[in-house]
Amino acid sequence: MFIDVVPRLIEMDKVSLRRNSPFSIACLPSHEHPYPSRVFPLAKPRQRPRDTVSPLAFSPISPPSSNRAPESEGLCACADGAKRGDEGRLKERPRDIAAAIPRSAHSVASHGHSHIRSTMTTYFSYPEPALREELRRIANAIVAPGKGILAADESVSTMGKRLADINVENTEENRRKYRQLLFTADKTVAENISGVILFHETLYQKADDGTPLVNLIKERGIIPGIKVDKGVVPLMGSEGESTTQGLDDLSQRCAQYKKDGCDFAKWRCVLKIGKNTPSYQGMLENANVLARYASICQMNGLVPIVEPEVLPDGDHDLDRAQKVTETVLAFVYKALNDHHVYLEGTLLKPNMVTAGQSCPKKYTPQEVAKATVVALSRTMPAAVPGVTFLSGGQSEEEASVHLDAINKSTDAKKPWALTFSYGRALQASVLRAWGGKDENVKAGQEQLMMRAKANGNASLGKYEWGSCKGFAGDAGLFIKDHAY
Ligand SMILES: O=P(O)(O)OC[C@H]1O[C@](O)(COP(=O)(O)O)[C@@H](O)[C@@H]1O
Repeated sequence: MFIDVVPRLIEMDKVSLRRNSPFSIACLPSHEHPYPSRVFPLAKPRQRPRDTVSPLAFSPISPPSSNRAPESEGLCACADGAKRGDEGRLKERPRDIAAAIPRSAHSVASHGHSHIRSTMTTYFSYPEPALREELRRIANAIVAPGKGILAADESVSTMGKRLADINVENTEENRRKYRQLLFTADKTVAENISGVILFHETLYQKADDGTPLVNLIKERGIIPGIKVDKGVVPLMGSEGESTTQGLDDLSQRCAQYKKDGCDFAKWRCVLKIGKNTPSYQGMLENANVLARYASICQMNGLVPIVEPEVLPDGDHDLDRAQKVTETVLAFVYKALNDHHVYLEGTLLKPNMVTAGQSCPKKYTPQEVAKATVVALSRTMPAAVPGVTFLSGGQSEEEASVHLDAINKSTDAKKPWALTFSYGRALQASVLRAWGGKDENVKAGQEQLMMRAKANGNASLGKYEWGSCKGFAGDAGLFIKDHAY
């Protein structure tokens, strides 16, 4: 019924649609219908340049009290002269609604929240209690104190780059041997590693003795997860921006992965900081695809790790990195809400807020920590159990020190666990110590154990900086334009 009303309302009262009018119509994309889906009064009228519109500019006045929108809660307008009891009449007579919309900010303030009230117009529900409980349990187990994730989900081409660095050929057998090294490390590795993200190929590989690699992970009490995105593709009309593909058969793949032992999934989106980026198109599209992915995972019993990575390429300073991260996360949480994603059964895998790689100004770990926790506190709901940071080209030591500083920071409220989901910053020394040689497997595993311990301590704010000296030393692991 509401959907019918809005187009007529638009025709009748175009004036009220201006962004600086007391009421704005948030044109949020919907697969179901082509019309704006909600009307939100703005708290105060404000002027916003078109290209900087943020989802936070639209403030719903009151959330639905239950997870069903009762019939009577379509669009109700109580304006000067109209009372709440007139809702039914107004719903049937859209012209009255247009007439009832106050034009001045003054009348918005004087009537508080009862003027125009809009709620979701469609039925929605969260997963059943048993599924919710399962998702919540998995997510919390992954971010248990002192633990984090080993991101061993490098795609074939990314793994090729890692192996090339140590002069090892990128064959299926070499990839299998390397992953076998990781998953046969001493069982005490589970004191600091709660989950491992796998690439599809690895999930179905076996160790030398025929044991599926995924069983080695489970035997250690570690939770297997799986990368489910299928890589990035360009966005037409953008300045080199991308979205991530893989939604088409995602539900079937998730169902199969769950049967085959995985309890969580990961999907990475990539955003770039440039003069005109990330754009509205880039942020909206990537947030939406992450939300679709997350809802499909939850339907199939997998905890979605939501990864909107803001790349470190560029010469931007820390302030700009912080603002961009905040805006990107605001889009992401808006989209997750729109898709009814059960936040308690999700994890976020963001970038830490660092200045661009070529920024001339250097920042202390405390400054990086402050920018990161403030950005998160402004955008990330407390319902999310934890943050599992990506390392994003930081050296192993930098990634540990920054995580430690983040956990020590008192610059903002931190109601979530803050831990690691590192690829390069957990494996650089392992790869170098191994060098593709069977006789070095133990040396590689020792490097993994050391770095996992360092990061486990950092996730508790107890890492002694400089105390973990790995094979890779302090070498930066930055890869320009690390899309795929
Ligand atoms: O390009 P790929 O192969 O998908 O890998 C991207 C990598 O980025 C990550 O999301 C984060 O990795 P880093 O910690 O190295 O930045 C990993 O999980 C993943 O292996």
